[in-house]
Formats: sequence, structure tokens, C-alpha cells
Amino acid sequence: MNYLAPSILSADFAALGEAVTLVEAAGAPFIHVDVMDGHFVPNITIGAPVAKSLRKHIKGVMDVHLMIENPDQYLQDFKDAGADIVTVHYEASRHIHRTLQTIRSLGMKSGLSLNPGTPVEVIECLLDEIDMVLIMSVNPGFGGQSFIPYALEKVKTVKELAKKHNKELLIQVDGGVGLHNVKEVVEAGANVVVAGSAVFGAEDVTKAVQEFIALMNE
Ligand SMILES: O=C(CO)[C@H](O)[C@H](O)COP(=O)(O)O
Ligand SMILES: [Co+2]
Repeated sequence: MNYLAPSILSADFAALGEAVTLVEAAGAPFIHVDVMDGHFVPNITIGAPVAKSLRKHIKGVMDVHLMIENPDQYLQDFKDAGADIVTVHYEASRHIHRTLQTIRSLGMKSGLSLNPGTPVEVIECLLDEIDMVLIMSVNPGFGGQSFIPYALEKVKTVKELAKKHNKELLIQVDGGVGLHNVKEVVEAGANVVVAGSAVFGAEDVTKAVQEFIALMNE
């Protein structure tokens, strides 16, 4: 089974509850929440209070992608907000092993995200602490960017590592994924696909979600 995670980054921020309800009704099992602080990435979005309000509308998995400096400082807040998965960036934590351990100790699934410029090999010594690897296929900060093809090579490497070390590992790809390339992304080994602009920018959001899910599980 492969999972679609619509990113609310491209939804109307004044109507996030409705956005979540719409994509869940269409069959999306994860809701991807992009948290940006204006320091780690050059954009600011939302924080734990908004995630907490949103939680009341989410029936499935709340998948929080932290693009922030000092993630350790906010892990408890996202636990309190009801996050199921919290993903932190390798590049944002000085003691990433400890950060991942803390996420799990709070009772959430731990995700590790790699920027396009970070070699995939860094995950090897962290695999015991990770429930999900997020391969960024754009430089984080904005929706609607173009997919960086080399991400597929990184996904293939993660898939090989997962076969050896953790068959349950979730492998997520985020950035520039649309109906035109989602099959390629899944074939490379991704089992969780984030899509923001291709879902919320579509003329018919319900149809877009359904088409994604059909292509991902053919
Ligand atoms: O983390 C992100 C950006 O940093 C977003 O999740 C991602 O960009 C989704 O948007 P799109 O599908 O439009 O590329
Ligand atoms: Co994201």
C-alpha cells in the first residue's frame, strides 16, 4: 500500500479545516503539515497552535514536516497538538540521533528529512531511530517548485537500505510531485508521496486525490 499525503501548504490558509475534510473524503490517508520558521527556510507558515486546531478535523495521520531551527525545542508542543509523525531535518539538528530518540520517546513516529544537497548515506547510522525517511525533491521552503530528478536515485538507495534493515520503513518524497511523475516516484521505492500544488491547485481537488491514489497503487 502506498499513501498520499496532501500538503496543506497550497491550500487556503483561512479554510484549512475544509481543505483537510475535502481531501480525506476523497481518500487521502495522511495530511502533511509544513512548518516553516523563516530561519531554516526562507518562508514562514504555521506552528503548533494551528496544528492543534487542525487536529480536530483530521481523521487520519497528521504528518508534521518541521523545517525549523532548534526542532527539539518544539517537539513536546507538536505532541500536544496531536501529531502522529514528526519529521525533522538532518541539517537542522546538531544532535540528530537524540532528536529522533526524543520524538519516539514522546510516542510519535520519527521522520528524518534530507535536503537535496545532503548525501543519502547519512541515514545509515540513524536507521534504528527512524520510522520514516523523507527525501526532499525540491529545496524546502515553497510549494510549486520543479522536481529534482536526482531524488529518485536517493530513494532507490533508501529502498535498498530498508530491505536490509527495516522492511517497515516509510519512504516519503516531498516536492514537485504531480500526476505526471508520481508513478516514477513510487517505482523508485517511495511509499508515502506528498503533493501540495498538484492537489490543492487542481481544478477538481477530489478528482486529483483519486487520480493520485489510483496511479500510486496500480
Ligand atoms: O515541504 C514542502 C516545501 O518545503 C512541501 O511539502 C512541498 O513543497 C509540497 O508542495 P508541492 O507539491 O507543491 O511541491
Ligand atoms: Co513538506
